[in-house]
Amino acid sequence: MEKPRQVVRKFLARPQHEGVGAVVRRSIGRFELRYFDPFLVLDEFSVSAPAGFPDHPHRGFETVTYMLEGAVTHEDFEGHRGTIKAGDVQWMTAGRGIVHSEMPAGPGTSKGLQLWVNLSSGNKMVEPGYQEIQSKDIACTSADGVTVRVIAGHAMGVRSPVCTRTPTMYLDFTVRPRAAVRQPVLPSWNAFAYVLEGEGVFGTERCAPVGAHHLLLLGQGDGLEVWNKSDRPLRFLLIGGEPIGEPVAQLGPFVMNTEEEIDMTVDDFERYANGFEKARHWKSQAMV
Ligand SMILES: Nc1ccc(F)c(C(=O)c2c[nH]c3ncc(Cl)cc23)c1F
Ligand SMILES: [Fe+3]
Repeated sequence: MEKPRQVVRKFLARPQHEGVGAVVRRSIGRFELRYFDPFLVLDEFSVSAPAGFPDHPHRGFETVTYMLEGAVTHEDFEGHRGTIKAGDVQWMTAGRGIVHSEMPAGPGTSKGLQLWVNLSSGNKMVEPGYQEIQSKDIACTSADGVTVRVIAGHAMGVRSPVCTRTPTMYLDFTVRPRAAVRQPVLPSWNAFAYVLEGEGVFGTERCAPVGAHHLLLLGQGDGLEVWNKSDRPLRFLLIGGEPIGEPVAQLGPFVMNTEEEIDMTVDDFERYANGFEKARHWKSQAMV
């Protein structure tokens, strides 16, 4: 690694209310970090029934739901329904329009992450679609005290089957005490780390350890070096993506390029048109 990326900004993601009675720790998407091209939102969520994310629309981007504990049942206005369990990933391309619900399944608290990945203008109105990978099928490998689960992209010789319209890497690392990670990241991509468990030293060994719920924006370079100098396991995400470089106009779960396109999207949603037709007579079972 010729030029390891260094941490340029650090954020502690604090709990806030979202959906109906749900709690999210929002790092990307908060006021101080509205957009980190191509990423719109990173929520670390925690939700227990009857709370959840009832019927709501999306247009113009993708949601990546990665479950850590418990499960979430999703259902959409096309009749697509399923349960995302611990370790599973749902990569949803909203494209021209999806209306769905995402509700906790079973007893106890469901925890996970939802990342919103923007789509380029040429992809914003594609047909909606899903890529759903069960935990047992997630590309995973271990070496020298480091285990990686490859949600998207490739690492340590294994590759994810997920097709990313916006080129993206999404890696879940677990690092044993005293072990270290050296992961290449394309120099032209934007990249960040998000700590889930334990404490890690990121970028250079001289840096102070960083704990859970922190997002670390990474500067320029060709990769990331991370050390676990503690006596507990470190678990963190390394996420990177090719910047889209287009204007962003956003109204909640509608993400387009201009305010006029947002106005047209609101009109389509209210008139059940141009991709929202099936929303006219649909309610999720959660809402029945
Ligand atoms: N208010 C509002 C508006 C628009 C949304 F899309 C949502 C929403 O569905 C979520 C936002 N964070 C999330 N983390 C995890 C899951 Cl499973 C869902 C969400 C929402 F809550
Ligand atoms: Fe949603």
